[in-house]
Amino acid sequence: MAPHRALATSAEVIAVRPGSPLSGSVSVDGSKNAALPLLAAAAAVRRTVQLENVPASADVHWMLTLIQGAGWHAARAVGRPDSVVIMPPDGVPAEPDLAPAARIRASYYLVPALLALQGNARLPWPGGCRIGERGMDLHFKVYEAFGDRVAVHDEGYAIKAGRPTTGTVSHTLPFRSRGATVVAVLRAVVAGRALRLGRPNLSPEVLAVLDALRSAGWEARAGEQVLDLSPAAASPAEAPAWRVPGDKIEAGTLACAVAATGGTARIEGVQGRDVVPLQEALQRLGIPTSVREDVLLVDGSAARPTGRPLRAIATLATGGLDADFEPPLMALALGQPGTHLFADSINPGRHGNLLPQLARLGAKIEEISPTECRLTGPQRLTGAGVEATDIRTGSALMVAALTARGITTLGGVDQLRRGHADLPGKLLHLGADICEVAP
Ligand SMILES: CC(=O)N[C@H]1[C@@H](OP(=O)(O)OP(=O)(O)OC[C@H]2O[C@@H](n3ccc(=O)[nH]c3=O)[C@H](O)[C@@H]2O)O[C@H](CO)[C@@H](O)[C@@H]1O
Ligand SMILES: C=C(OP(=O)(O)O)C(=O)O
Repeated sequence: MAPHRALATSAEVIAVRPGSPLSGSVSVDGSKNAALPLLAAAAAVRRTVQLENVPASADVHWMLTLIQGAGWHAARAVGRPDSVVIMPPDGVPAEPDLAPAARIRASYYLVPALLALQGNARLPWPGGCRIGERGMDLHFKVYEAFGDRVAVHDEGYAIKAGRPTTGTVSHTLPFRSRGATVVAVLRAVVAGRALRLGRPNLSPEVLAVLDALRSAGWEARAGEQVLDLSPAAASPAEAPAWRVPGDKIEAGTLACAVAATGGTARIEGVQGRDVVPLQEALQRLGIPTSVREDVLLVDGSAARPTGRPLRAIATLATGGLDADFEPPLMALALGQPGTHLFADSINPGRHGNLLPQLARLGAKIEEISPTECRLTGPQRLTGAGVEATDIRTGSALMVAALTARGITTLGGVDQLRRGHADLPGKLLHLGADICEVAP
């Protein structure tokens, strides 16, 4: 497949015009939200680990910068920018630079590796998308279950490792937090202890970490009620090599874009099981999709709008709709007959970011509450100036802009790049009319 054209990497504002239906083939990059915990897991296993399919998104860049600032060696292979090697530190760095932790939400994944390296972790509060209050209280309970001490202050938090001890750590999460599940697993890894975690998050991103740890000598059984992890009798001699799964959210966003334009495309590089909830939503709207091996086929040209209501409710439940699928689905649903309901109580500020921007394009969306809304389609959108204030607001606005009459200018493209190396370039490759707007 020909490489897709890229917009200038510095483009801050892009212009999008509606055009022909999107068509062709495109490959997704590795998932940012899977790469981040896998990089932290590589640091936690304290061996040289090779990771493939690592996306060149800004958040991944900051995670690598953080890992290096903390003392690990990280190198991208020459001529293979998606291949990264993480090597253990030579010793405890005299002055670790942990400031980049404030730039990304997922910096909290590095805490277990830091505890193993230096006995404590003092980090600024995590950053990431500004999509409402996002706590870490479940993480702190996990550390306490391991005997660690937790202190919080205005600027950040500090964890001090408890005395090393043995035996299984049993802990149950009050809800299925992905972040708390991963830190529980990595805390057990660095402690060399078995873990029995109740009510785990079993999203594909967590399962990717468990798969990776199995290849590094851990036994993991992930059940709906309990996740069991234990060190294997012997760990494999060869260096682990892990592959970041293809980005299900990038695939879902591209699928929504293709469907919104009535196009037909092959979206390659994503595991079919990871996009099932997205496929179910498209099917409900009457848009045919299918999965063959690692290819998602979307046939918007054969769509038979059903008029049935879509209920896109973000959930942490196993097999449910990942919150990050919801914004591009909302953009797609604006063009589909029926009255559709959307809810994201996991990221309570996301609708507050997205809805006003969609309104600038003329969308009429009824806010039922700060996290729930309803819209009736099809609606005719009109191009306007809009701003991406978080990653998925940016991608949803791109989908909406592809069907809006006239020109839409999208600012805040750096937000998009936090989660995707080049989403506009992929849409360009499928024939979208997108160009950079000179500053
Ligand atoms: C880097 C990354 O992978 N981010 C994803 C991760 O976010 P995030 O890391 O926020 O996901 P979690 O599943 O851990 O948290 C979900 C919700 O629970 C809250 N919570 C979590 C832990 C805690 O100790 N206390 C607490 O209140 C969070 O603030 C959030 O509102 O999952 C979200 C839901 O699928 C996605 O939208 C994000 O893209
Ligand atoms: C919310 C997201 O990321 P983060 O949790 O890193 O802010 C996202 O990927 O859309």
